[in-house]
Amino acid sequence: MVTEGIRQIAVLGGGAWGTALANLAARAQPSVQVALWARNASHVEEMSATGVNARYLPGVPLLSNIRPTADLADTSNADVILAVVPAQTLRSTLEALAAHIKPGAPIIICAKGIEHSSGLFLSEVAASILPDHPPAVLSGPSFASDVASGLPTAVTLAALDGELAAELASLLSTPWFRLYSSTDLRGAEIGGAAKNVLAIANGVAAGRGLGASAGAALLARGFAELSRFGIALGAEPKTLMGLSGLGDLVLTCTSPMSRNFSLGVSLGRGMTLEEATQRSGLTEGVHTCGVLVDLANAKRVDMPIASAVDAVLAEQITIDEAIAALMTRPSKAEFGEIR
Ligand SMILES: NC(=O)C1=CN([C@@H]2O[C@H](COP(=O)(O)OP(=O)(O)OC[C@H]3O[C@@H](n4cnc5c(N)ncnc54)[C@H](OP(=O)(O)O)[C@@H]3O)[C@@H](O)[C@H]2O)C=CC1
Ligand SMILES: O=C(CO)COP(=O)(O)O
Repeated sequence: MVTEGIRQIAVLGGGAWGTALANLAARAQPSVQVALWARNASHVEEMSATGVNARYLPGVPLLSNIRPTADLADTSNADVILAVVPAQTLRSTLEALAAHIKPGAPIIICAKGIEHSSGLFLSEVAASILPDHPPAVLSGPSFASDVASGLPTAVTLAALDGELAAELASLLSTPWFRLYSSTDLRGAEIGGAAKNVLAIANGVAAGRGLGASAGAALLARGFAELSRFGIALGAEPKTLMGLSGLGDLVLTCTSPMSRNFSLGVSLGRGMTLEEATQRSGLTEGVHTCGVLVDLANAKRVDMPIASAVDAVLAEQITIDEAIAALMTRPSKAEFGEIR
């Protein structure tokens, strides 16, 4: 039992999701110390002095068994690591962690994306840097502020070793946060990465005033291309239909609380990408879009919606041209192209 008798959990990332998960772990395991690592020392001092992460998760007191720190050496006793930094910064964070991590400690990846410099999935990034630490993925419909407020949801916790996945799921389980275990690591991380790109498209449609019918059609066709991509990359179809796939896609494509959806809304209303990013904050879909489309092209998977988002973000086509192109593609059987 990897998690038996655990004394410390480390959460890497002092943003909204890292803080919500630190509180969740601290509540699920009241006798365990939770180290909440953030890179910025003044931010950590602020959290330690006030007992709240006012920059990213205001109004949510940190539980008393959480210790904010800016020093990765303070995580060296952690039996389990939750990696909750932005996807494109996972590599540098884990490289810095390597000198401190306890032997064998599993790493639960809670970020959502694909590394654009390498085309690697985040579990592959983790395995390449820390090969002796089993990677796991936590993914599903879960806004940080919902989870931090005790609103109920359910997510997937995947690891190649089913026993480890089940242990980690029970470690973080609370009455309002239900974790289902899975051994489909790739499937769980694909949903979280792809849905952010598709949510930008749904946001654009909403911002352009295209109506609820268009939103539902985009969601369904977005799921079709997420599924094609996932299956081509080794995901199990049932995972894609589950919490980390369809579940998170529906949440992110329909809620103005999603940063990716809201970025799309701003773009649809005519803002520039820079203006929209300033308004929405961290939008993982923007950073993953290009590499997602490259991977799809390499596998000959048709992803017209993701490709349209990519072309719009790169200013190769306008939003109206993208909509027209999607609507005038040659007619075909609805499911004919699913492999
Ligand atoms: N928010 C949510 O509801 C959910 C988020 N996620 C995922 O969690 C991940 C983190 O998102 P979230 O917590 O919302 O992000 P936030 O925007 O709330 O916070 C980002 C955090 O990352 C830190 N950071 C930025 N660059 C680096 C770096 N180079 N090294 C280390 N830390 C860095 C920031 O620190 P600084 O202040 O110093 O810049 C900040 O603490 C994303 O992949 C997201 O998709 C998943 C599920 C839900
Ligand atoms: O992943 C999320 C909810 O499950 C959060 O989505 P956003 O990053 O778009 O806000």
